[in-house]
Parts: sequence; structure tokens; C-alpha cells
Amino acid sequence: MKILSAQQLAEADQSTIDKNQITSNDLMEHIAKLIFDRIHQRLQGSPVPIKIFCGIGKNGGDGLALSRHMIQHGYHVTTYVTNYSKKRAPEFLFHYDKIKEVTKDWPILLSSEKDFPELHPQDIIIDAIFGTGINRPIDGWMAQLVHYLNKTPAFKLAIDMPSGLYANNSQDIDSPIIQAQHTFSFETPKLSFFLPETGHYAGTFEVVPIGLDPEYMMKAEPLAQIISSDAAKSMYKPRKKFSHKGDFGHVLTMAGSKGKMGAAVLATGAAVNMGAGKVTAYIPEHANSILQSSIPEVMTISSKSKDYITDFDHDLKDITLCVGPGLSTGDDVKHAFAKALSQQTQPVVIDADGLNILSDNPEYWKMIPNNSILTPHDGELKQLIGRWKDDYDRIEKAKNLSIDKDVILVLKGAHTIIISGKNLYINDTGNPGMATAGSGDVLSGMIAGLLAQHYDSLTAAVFGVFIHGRAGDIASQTYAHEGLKASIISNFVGAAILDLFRPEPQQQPQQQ
Ligand SMILES: NC(=O)C1=CN([C@@H]2O[C@H](COP(=O)(O)OP(=O)(O)OC[C@H]3O[C@@H](n4cnc5c(N)ncnc54)[C@H](O)[C@@H]3O)[C@@H](O)[C@H]2O)[C@@H](O)CC1
Ligand SMILES: Nc1ncnc2c1ncn2[C@@H]1O[C@H](COP(=O)(O)OP(=O)(O)O)[C@@H](O)[C@H]1O
Ligand SMILES: [K+]
Repeated sequence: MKILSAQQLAEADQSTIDKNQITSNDLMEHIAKLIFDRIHQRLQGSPVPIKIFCGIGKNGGDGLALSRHMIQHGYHVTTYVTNYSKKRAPEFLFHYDKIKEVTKDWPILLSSEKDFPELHPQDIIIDAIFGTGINRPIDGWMAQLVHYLNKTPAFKLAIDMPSGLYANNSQDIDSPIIQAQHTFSFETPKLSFFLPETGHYAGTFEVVPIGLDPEYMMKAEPLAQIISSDAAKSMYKPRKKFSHKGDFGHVLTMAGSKGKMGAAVLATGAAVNMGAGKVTAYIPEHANSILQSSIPEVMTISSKSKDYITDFDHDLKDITLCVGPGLSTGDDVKHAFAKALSQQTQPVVIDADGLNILSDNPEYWKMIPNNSILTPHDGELKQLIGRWKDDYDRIEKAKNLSIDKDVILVLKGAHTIIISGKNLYINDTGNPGMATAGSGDVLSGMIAGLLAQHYDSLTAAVFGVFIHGRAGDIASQTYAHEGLKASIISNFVGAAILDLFRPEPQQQPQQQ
């Protein structure tokens, strides 16, 4: 699914209006009905007090049209208008008048702090103050209103966006922003919903398809793409009946050091679980029995040194290298790392200490084959690209590195972002149970397993990240977030692949 900018969404609105020969008011009416249906399906006519706060732009218009539908269906609605300027949108005015069709009460105008209504924990608050049109921080008494609404424990539902949040631009995150529990986002989610500094404001979010012009949507150059289950499914390569292990490649993991052999076991095991035809672990000499007894499917070769990998003298022809987990960063280790890299011509996966070595030794960049995949968490990323001002700066800097070095970057986090040049792919699988030691090692082994099976680099990164998260999601249904651990995520890779082919659950019919 594409993520478009606020400006593109406004263009898509206009194009929809023009092509369908409808008015902006008609489109708003259509959207309000869609939103109403979703709320009605959940509330089923419950007499809960509903307080709708409307701005004076189009987002406020959405709020007024929604309010009318809710009143018409017997909900206990109070409508407030934040009367902060005289510049009212025509759509706002249209729906403001129309509310009189269903009630004798005009909406209550709020013009200062003294007008703020009393709120109760059991209220449902609907935020239709600002949407994608926000272009500066909320200030004055409106800022107080946002703080006032945020203070109440009442459930807050945002229409299109939590008010105060920018869709896709840098902003001062200390400025007032509604903290919603849930957001109905029109047509596509906004980029800010996926970024660590701002994502929490939207709460859980739900994309409401509003029927924007399909031609515009198809042609639009996205800011980013969310990796959908359908997209992941289309990436999957089914196996041919007469295939043999030689068809599925050979991964060499170069990982581990004294006290950190778990990282090698996890990355190596994940390459096996992801389906590599053969996997060899290149490890310190003393770790042989650890690997062999942990993963019988794996072959090993040992470094000359007991506790670290300090040399490299192997033919890497037709082998996919996954280097870094638990490797450590000593001088000898770093020379072995450079030697392994210098022999590589096909893309490699570099993680953890491999990235730390690379940051400290920028001269090694020239040894990295094009389209290699680097999987930094934020600590490692900071060393690679320097400090960033905010999430947008982080993405820009990472894009520049990806373009400059011709590598694919996997920026790990709650929503991992895969960066290939100027293209962004955002992952929506995974859960906080995956914030556990070693889950990144599993990811790097999985991606190497896919590369070995002839997935191209971008697909290996995108599909690997998606399946890793989905494996964590399925596993967490048995183990809970707390009980999830890296080896379990790895063991659920197969379940995650099967899940791609599970039929979608049937939609519940909507109540009217
Ligand atoms: N045809 C339509 O009418 C449609 C309406 N939609 C709704 O329209 C919204 C966008 O509407 P608008 O562009 O009118 O913008 P908003 O309703 O988000 O904001 C209203 C106006 O407030 C002003 N403003 C911005 N920041 C401010 C601040 N900090 N303090 C005070 N004033 C500020 C701006 O001039 C802005 O145009 C979307 O989020 C969505 O809810 C569309 O999504 C769908 C189609
Ligand atoms: N809150 C979260 N939600 C979803 N996925 C997460 C979350 N926290 C971490 N992850 C995932 O877990 C993995 C952690 O990797 P990393 O930080 O390298 O761990 P380690 O170094 O211990 O292996 C990444 O793939 C990341 O995307
Ligand atoms: K809003």
C-alpha cells in the first residue's frame, strides 16, 4: 500500500471530485457515512456520551457530517466547534448548516479556555479539529484545548489524523498533538504513523478506503510503501518438485566470539529455517561443539584462534556471506572481516559487529559488493550516518548512504524501514515481544537464507523482514510478548510462510 504526502492526498481529492463530477461536499458526505458505519458497527447504538470537536477547515467539516449521522441514528452527541479564526472552509459551512436538519441545537462554539466543556472518563471524544491541513504548531487557547483533551482518560478517536500531527514533515514533537487511542485514516496511512517519535499519537489506526481516483493513486510516486501480505505473497518462490539442495544455495555465517556464540547459533539456525540448501558456520575454534550440538543441520569450519575469528582463507564462490553477529571488533577480527569481504562479488548481509567494524574502518566500504544488505539497529545506524535531528532526517541520511554506497539498508525498529536508494518500504508485521536479545541475529540469517535461494537483494530484505515480523506475531499468540525469544521467532518462520496462504477471514456484515 502506498503512503502519499498530504499534498498528494489533496490532489487525489480534487482529481476524484473532477472525474466523478461531484462536489467537495458530496465527497465529504460519502466519507462521513463510511466513518459513521465503522463507528456504528462497534457502538451498536450504545447510549455513551459522544463529544465531537470540530475545527473550521475540511477536517471540521468531516466532523460535522459525522455528527449529523450519529444524531440521526439516536446517539447522544454534543458537537463543539473550535472557533479560532473567521476563515471557515466552504465544506465546513455547508455541513454546519446541514446539522440543523437533525437537531434544533447549533454546535457549541469554543473561543477560549473558559468554554471548555466538562469531560468524563466514559465519554468518547472524536477529534475532527485538524487533519492534513495542519501547517504550524497549534498555539494559544487551542494548545490548551489539546492538553485538556489529552489529560482526560476518555477514549479519543481521531478523524484522518490526530490534530497537531503532521502527515509527513518534520515538526517540533513538544508542540501540542492529540494523543488518540484510534485513528481512521482516509485512503492511506500517513508516514508519521510509522515513525518512532510520532507514531504513538495515532494509537491503533485503521485505513478507510474512501474511493479516491484510482488513476491518480496508481500514478502517484509514493513517499513509501507498506509491505502488504499480498505483496509478500507475490515475492514468495514456491519450490519445484524435482529441485535438490543445490538449488537453494549455501550460506556461510561468519559470526560469534567467546561469550557471544548464541548470536552465531541464532543467525545460522535462521538461515536453515529460512530454507537455505546448505549452511556452514565459520566460527572460533573452541565453539565447534556449541554449533554442532545446537544445530545438527549445520556444517562448521573453524578459525585458527580459539575464541575469535581472526583469519579467513576460504573460497567464497557461490556462497552467500552473512557476517557480523557476535563477531566482536578486535584488530585480528577486523582483518578477517576485510579478507572475507574482499573475496566477495555477490551481495552479502552485514549485521551487528560487522557494521561496527565498517563504521570504524570506512576504507572497507569499497570491498562491499553492490546491493549488499546492511541491517543496523539505531545504535549501529548512528555510527554509520551520524546523529540525526529527527526521524525524517534519519531517513534522508540513510537514503543518501544507500545511494552513495549502493547498498540496501534495513533500519530495524517497531516498523522496520527498508531503504533502497530513494525507495522506502515499511514493515507492518512484528510486535514488542521481538524487542529481545538475538532477534536481529535471526533476521540477518533469514535474509542471507533468502539471498542464497536467489531472491534478489531488495526482495530478500523486504520479504525477510516481513516474515520475521509475522513469525514473531504468530509465535506471540502462544508465548505472549514476554515469553517470545529469538530462537522461537526463528522456529516460527515456517508458520509465517504458511500464513501467507491462509484465506483472509470473512468480513462481518455491517449493521445498519
Ligand atoms: N473533499 C473534502 O472535503 C475532503 C476532506 N478531507 C478532509 O480534509 C482535511 C484537510 O482539510 P483542510 O485542508 O481544510 O485542513 P484542516 O481541516 O486540517 O485545517 C484547517 C485549516 O487550518 C489552518 N491551520 C493549519 N494549522 C493551523 C494551526 N496550527 N492553527 C490554526 N490554524 C491552522 C490551515 O489554514 C488549514 O487549512 C483532511 O484531513 C480530511 O479530514 C479529505 O481527506 C477528503 C476530501
Ligand atoms: N517494538 C517492536 N515491534 C516490532 N519489532 C520489533 C520491536 N522491537 C524490536 N523489534 C525487531 O526485533 C529485532 C531486534 O533487532 P536488534 O536490535 O538487532 O536485536 P539484537 O541485536 O539483540 O539481535 C529487529 O528486527 C526489530 O525490528
Ligand atoms: K483530526
